[in-house]
Amino acid sequence: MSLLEVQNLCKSYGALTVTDDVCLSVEEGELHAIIGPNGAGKTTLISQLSGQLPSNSGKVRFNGADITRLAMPQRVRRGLSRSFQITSILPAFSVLENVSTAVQAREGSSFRFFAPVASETALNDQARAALARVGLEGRAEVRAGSLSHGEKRQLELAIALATNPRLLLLDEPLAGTSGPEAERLIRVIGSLKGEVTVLLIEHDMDAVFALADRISVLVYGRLIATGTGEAIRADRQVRSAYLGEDA
Ligand SMILES: Nc1ncnc2c1ncn2[C@@H]1O[C@H](COP(=O)(O)OP(=O)(O)OP(=O)(O)O)[C@@H](O)[C@H]1O
Repeated sequence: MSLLEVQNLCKSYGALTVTDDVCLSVEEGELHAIIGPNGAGKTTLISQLSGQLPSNSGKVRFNGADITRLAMPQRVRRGLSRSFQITSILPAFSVLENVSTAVQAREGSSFRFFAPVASETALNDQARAALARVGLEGRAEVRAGSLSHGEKRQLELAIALATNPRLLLLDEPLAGTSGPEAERLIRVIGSLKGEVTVLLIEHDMDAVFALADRISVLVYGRLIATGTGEAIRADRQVRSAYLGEDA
């Protein structure tokens, strides 16, 4: 049984079909990347899987259960988390507070105003462990707004990891980074392999081919191929539809 099974998933906006009968499986422990040209529907698909966007039809099964109709918080509680974009970081709060607040909110206890000290400590420990996981432990007390762009991307990852996901959905985690910042993020994502199952959308092809166990190619909302990096590079349909080469 695959950890995630997507069956005939569809999403359209009026006459525009953005997710077109997508079938996809993600195995436990793998790092599976989805690539495709701009506007192919990658972000839409991830939003459908995270529960942010309802699907028109099709099924999503996670760990054997049908989660198609579950809202995002319920999916997070089952271990399916999406990393959140920089815009969701609270700049005036410390890096640690950003992680602990997110954990508290997503675990559904944000209204527990009088939390006992012990649970507060547990929360902070969980947050610190996530920060250490992405190499931000030394920045825990710093205001999130003063982090560099690359560090903010590390913080997004820490926030997602702090909920102990079994499957992590990453939407362009390298966006806006380059050089050493990008390399650090690639190392962090690579270090998750085997520990957390990852479904990754990324435009940086070097990163995708270096990190992914399998790659799926989405073009105009349709999955045209799934395979190892080697198989995808050699696929004639992929080369002509996506890489713009003559088949
Ligand atoms: N709310 C919406 N209403 C109408 N059309 C939308 C909506 N959201 C997305 N689309 C359209 O759906 C298509 C897929 O968009 P999506 O952002 O999922 O693609 P993408 O592959 O993630 O693109 P990129 O690589 O540029 O981020 C695009 O044509 C986009 O214009």
